[in-house]
Amino acid sequence: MKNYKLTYFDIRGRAEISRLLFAAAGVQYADDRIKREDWPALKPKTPQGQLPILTIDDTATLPQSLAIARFLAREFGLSGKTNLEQAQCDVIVQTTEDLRAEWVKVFREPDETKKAELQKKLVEEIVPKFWKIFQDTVGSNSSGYMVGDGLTLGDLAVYDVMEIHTRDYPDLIKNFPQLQTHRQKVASIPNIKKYLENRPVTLF
Ligand SMILES: N[C@@H](CCC(=O)N[C@@H](CS)C(=O)NCC(=O)O)C(=O)O
Repeated sequence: MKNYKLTYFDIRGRAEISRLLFAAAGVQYADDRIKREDWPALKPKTPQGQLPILTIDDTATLPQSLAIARFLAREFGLSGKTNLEQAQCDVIVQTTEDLRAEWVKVFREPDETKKAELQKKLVEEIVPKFWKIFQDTVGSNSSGYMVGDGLTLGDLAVYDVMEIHTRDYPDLIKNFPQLQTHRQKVASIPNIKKYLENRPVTLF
């Protein structure tokens, strides 16, 4: 068994997809949540000056959240069973990243008026557009999962990227019943349920 350490800030953010993968696989790891004030000293020691990073057996360190997630998904048999399923997972993961980028744009906007406009567009247009893509994907698969006949990185990526908006705009999901069913399916997998019940509560 490899020794994994996932280092990130004390938020879900870009590390949560990997935490969900560890949880789903039931694999132990060090969930290293650093304090903001410790970041300047650590930053120059990381491969790309950003978090998250994954350290494996104290010998290799991977940056880039989605490279980490894909690596872990392959390690744990959650990356899709065939080359095509893996590509379908990649499509979903990349789409979740596009949605995250839209959210980050709003989050980083310094002008309050512009921020409010962007926020409105995000909730009324952008999030529903992406959720429809996710719903169409799961709706076209009789297994109830995003890809193939079992849980993959694709399901966890969608679950993760939807968390902020389902929390902040709880009515939105009512228009996406199949996506709601998918969320419940993922959240009720015993290992994931246990993780969700016990994880640190953070804003993002
Ligand atoms: N593409 C990178 C982006 C990583 C990133 O933006 N990390 C932020 C936190 S979410 C960070 O390390 N910020 C501190 C800094 O850049 O000094 C990934 O997906 O891992």
